[in-house]
Amino acid sequence: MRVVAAMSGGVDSAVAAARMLDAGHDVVGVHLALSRSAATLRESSRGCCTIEDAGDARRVADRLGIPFYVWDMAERFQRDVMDDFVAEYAAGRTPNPCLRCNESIKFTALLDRAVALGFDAVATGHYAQVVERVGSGGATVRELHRAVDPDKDQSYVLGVLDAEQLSRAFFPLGDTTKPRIREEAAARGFSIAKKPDSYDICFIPDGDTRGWLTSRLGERPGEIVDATSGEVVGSHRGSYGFTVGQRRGLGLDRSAQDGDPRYVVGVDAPTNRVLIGTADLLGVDLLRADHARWCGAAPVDEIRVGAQVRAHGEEVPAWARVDESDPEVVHVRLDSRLRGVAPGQSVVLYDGTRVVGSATIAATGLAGRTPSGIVEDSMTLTRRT
Ligand SMILES: Nc1ncnc2c1ncn2[C@@H]1O[C@H](COP(=O)(O)OP(=O)(O)OP(=O)(O)O)[C@@H](O)[C@H]1O
Repeated sequence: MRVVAAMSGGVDSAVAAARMLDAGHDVVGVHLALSRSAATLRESSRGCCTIEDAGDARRVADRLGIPFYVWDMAERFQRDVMDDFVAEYAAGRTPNPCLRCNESIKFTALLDRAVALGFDAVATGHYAQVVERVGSGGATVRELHRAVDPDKDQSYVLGVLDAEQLSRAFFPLGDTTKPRIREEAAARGFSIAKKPDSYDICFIPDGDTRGWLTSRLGERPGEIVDATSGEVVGSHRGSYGFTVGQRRGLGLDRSAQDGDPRYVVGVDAPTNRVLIGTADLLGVDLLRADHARWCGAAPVDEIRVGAQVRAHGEEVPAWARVDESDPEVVHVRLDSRLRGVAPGQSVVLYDGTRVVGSATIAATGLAGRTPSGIVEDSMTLTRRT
């Protein structure tokens, strides 16, 4: 097959490209230029996509003897990932930009361009497995499964891929643990074998998400309100800087409290209010999620799944069903309560190790506390006592 190996300049994608070559594919290395910001491009920066990263990717491609190109997707990344990230926080939600990037950049923009140029597939260094199975009609079906290395498993951020995208995706590292990949990189003579893992959000290299959002959205002073009493208990400089479950950074006067820690239990963007409450207000077991994506056909009946709401979060047994009137909406009933679930987070649904699909959480609630079993909206969650 003719395959584009997406090369970030890191260890994982270097080994992924090498393994595709070993498997006999015709491989071309492509590094995506995703940023034009000086802070992100700086060599000393620890985000992805520095000039040094592009150089590292090129050196690996040279060593492998494969052609190498840099494709500029900065404008699309700005629009679909960074602007979306800002808009989501401004609306009081907590997005996962890696999912958006996989959905819009790596497995749409990159894949589409690769296919238009005559390639068959894209290979990345994500830790996940694609399993081929013969379907009921005799056709080959490709399924997305968790990686064997639970510490590195990235199936969560790939949960947005549909069957068509999966049919053109290769994840050659899914059967190996990270320490072994580093050993393999060293054995292959890659200079980047000991390069530190990229972490968190690549376009916020210093990890200061609130500061980064403030530089885009400006300060927007507002009130911190006790969700149970409705009393104003403090102030903030922008509700976009808070997320459900957060404890730090509230700046509350401890002497005015009863000793129980307070958490953010809601962010009400229209009124710019941050709602706080005690830990017992954080547990939820109902999710309503939209933007549903299925790795195959959408389920017809209520299905038994494992639900995961953050990249390295626990998986909770649950029931999931597609909304009767809106196929983009999924209702999830968790067997046990999860704490600190924010609207905007993705819920990825698993059947064993297989990814069934994903959706973006729009609202959360508690079973038995709602009039009709219908999920409460995110703000009533904070007033349910
Ligand atoms: N700028 C980029 N250009 C091309 N491919 C990229 C780029 N950034 C990420 N990728 C691809 O997406 C995969 C997952 O990205 P992620 O940011 O999670 O990197 P990672 O797990 O640290 O991997 P790596 O060690 O390859 O950087 C990478 O392995 C690579 O195939």
